[in-house]
Amino acid sequence: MASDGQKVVLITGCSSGIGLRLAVQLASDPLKRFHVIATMRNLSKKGKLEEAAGATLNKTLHIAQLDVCYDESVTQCLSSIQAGRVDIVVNNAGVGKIGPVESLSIEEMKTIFETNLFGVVRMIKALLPDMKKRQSGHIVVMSSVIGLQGVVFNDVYAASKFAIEGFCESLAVQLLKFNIYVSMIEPGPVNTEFEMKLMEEVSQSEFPGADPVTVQYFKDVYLPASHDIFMTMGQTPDAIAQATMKVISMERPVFRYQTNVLYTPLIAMKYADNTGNLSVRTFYNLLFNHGTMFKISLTLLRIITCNCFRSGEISPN
Ligand SMILES: NC(=O)C1=CN([C@@H]2O[C@H](COP(=O)(O)OP(=O)(O)OC[C@H]3O[C@@H](n4cnc5c(N)ncnc54)[C@H](OP(=O)(O)O)[C@@H]3O)[C@@H](O)[C@H]2O)C=CC1
Ligand SMILES: CC1=C(/C=C/C(C)=C/C=C/C(C)=C/C=O)C(C)(C)CCC1
Repeated sequence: MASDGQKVVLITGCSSGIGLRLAVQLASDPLKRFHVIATMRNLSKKGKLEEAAGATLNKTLHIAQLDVCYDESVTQCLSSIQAGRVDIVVNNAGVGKIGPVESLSIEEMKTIFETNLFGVVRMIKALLPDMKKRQSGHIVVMSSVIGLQGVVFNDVYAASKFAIEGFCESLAVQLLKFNIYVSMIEPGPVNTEFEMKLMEEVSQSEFPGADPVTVQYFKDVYLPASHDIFMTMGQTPDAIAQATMKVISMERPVFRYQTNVLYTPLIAMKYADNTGNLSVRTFYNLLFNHGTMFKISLTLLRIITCNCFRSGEISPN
């Protein structure tokens, strides 16, 4: 039960990664500002969170089951919350997908949207009536830089994050009238199980339907370059949790927040040249002329975009 003055925070996808770290960070707040409901779809995975929660477990951190793909799971979870009051929801649950589009079925693509778009929409629809009644609330979405700028071989994942960005960009306007804030957290690469799950998936695939040249670009060009990006630019899940906590604590929370300043130039290009050619050709060169050029061109990019797009992001890591 939340003690008075405490904010009730419901987070989805807390069995690992960013969700787990955010739940622990909020529950460990020295000012005890938050009553955290850390949810996950498979309670048999709660061990890692229980361990990380330490003394906050069943004090300021409570674990509950919630699968964002099922209405009854959402209803069940919310009905167990006192007066159904959630002050802040962090829609963190999400799944990735990489690979040649020719070898991905429409069904597979729909499952990505089911979690990354409709899972978030389901949570918002369930919580909005009460937030509007109370004229107060904060809807946080763990989006991604890939929700702002596509990345080669991340086609469907990008589409699902673009979708939730468009949904929230539209919704935010009317919600302001009800004193409800919407915030899109947009990390670049983060070192969690996310990348490992993607690698495991593609290691078992023969890429049916994709031509050998495309498969070669994916396996021999993209995968090594992507791993390099995770290694050189990847942030820790704690850094993302810290950035999210910063946004949650704002008097007037921002609508967008990129967590990794190193990634800013890659997004800024889209606004620096509205034909889109700068973005496409730069990514093309970074990918296919990978290697020494890569590091130089990232530095050059920051100069080209003259940091004029930078707002106060925190430093990487
Ligand atoms: N890692 C990265 O590079 C980046 C990640 N993101 C986003 O951050 C969020 C968290 O990802 P991250 O922590 O990195 O990766 P993880 O794979 O570690 O965490 C994803 C979490 O989402 C949960 N989840 C998946 N589907 C559902 C569902 N239907 N209902 C409830 N929970 C579900 C997973 O649960 P389970 O254990 O049961 O699978 C897991 O707890 C995602 O939205 C991702 O898109 C954004 C930018 C970068
Ligand atoms: C920047 C960059 C690349 C990869 C970017 C990646 C892999 C970003 C991953 C972001 C994630 C994982 C977001 C999750 O939501 C390439 C194409 C290798 C080369 C061109 C420059």
